[in-house]
Amino acid sequence: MTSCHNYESLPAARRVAIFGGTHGNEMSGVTLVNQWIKNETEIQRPGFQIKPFITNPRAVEKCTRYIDTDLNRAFTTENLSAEKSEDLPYEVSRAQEINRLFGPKGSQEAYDVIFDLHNTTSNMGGTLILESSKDDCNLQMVHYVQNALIPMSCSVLLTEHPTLKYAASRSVAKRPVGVEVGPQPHGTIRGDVLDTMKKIIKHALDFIQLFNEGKEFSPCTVDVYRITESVDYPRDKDGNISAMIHTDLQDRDWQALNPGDPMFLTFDGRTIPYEGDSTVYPTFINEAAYYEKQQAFVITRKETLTVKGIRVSQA
Ligand SMILES: CC(=O)N[C@@H](CC(=O)O)C(=O)O
Ligand SMILES: [Zn+2]
Repeated sequence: MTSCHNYESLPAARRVAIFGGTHGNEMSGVTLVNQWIKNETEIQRPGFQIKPFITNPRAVEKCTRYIDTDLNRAFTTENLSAEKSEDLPYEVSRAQEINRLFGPKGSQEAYDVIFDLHNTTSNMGGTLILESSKDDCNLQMVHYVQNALIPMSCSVLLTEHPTLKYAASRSVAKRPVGVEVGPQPHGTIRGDVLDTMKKIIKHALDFIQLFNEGKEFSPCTVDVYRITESVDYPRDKDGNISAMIHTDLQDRDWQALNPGDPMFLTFDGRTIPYEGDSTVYPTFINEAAYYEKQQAFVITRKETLTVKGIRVSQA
């Protein structure tokens, strides 16, 4: 990897995977990946390999998020190095298998890029989830995809955070990319949501192809929403939820929440306002799968990242 001014030369992406069914009830991703497994022509591109793959087939079969434990939290060093045994949770042994096929995580042999397709019940629209603010190649890709999708918008959620980052399935790749599209109730398919997901993948693959073929991408900036906090529902003394998302906040993913704005409405009719000291941007508002994670929404802050120009290294 060489740097010259504000350009970087990076190796071509030769192995790319598209994961679906990391959560077995998120049906747009499951449906698209199953289609692409049957007929790869739509996702084929010259010069590199693209592998569509169902990551949690048992959960897909049951149309449930997971069997024993959340696969998208299972790719920890501890799990990946756990001794094989009958007693391992299904998703832990599956994570080991996925790590063998597409990793090993953190190694030179790992896949270059993994797209992991997810759906959310939240009104997030098309969203790309990145783990690193330093990955110029992923950020250039995001920039390209955002432009290609205009007039549709596509937000970038940055999960780079000391405690809130999680060990996702896609993290076995050198460049992990989460694709999150909503609103779609789990266990259902919405045509508009599936279509947005398909467009994001098409443009992202176009980007990789152009990059591999030598197109230069000039320095740019990308607006991202960085996760800073996870907010739980208000609870009573027994630990039960005692309020719901306020109707003024419901469906307002990515919109400014200011100090004093309504946040929750208790079941006895009291409004609980946001009491932070600055404007924040909530997302994953009222995501169904997050009730068990004690998360009503996540708080993000808007940042503008400067991104270096990139070109493929000729080596
Ligand atoms: C609703 C949902 O499953 N969201 C994903 C987000 C991600 O892939 O980073 C998750 O919690 O794993
Ligand atoms: Zn998911």
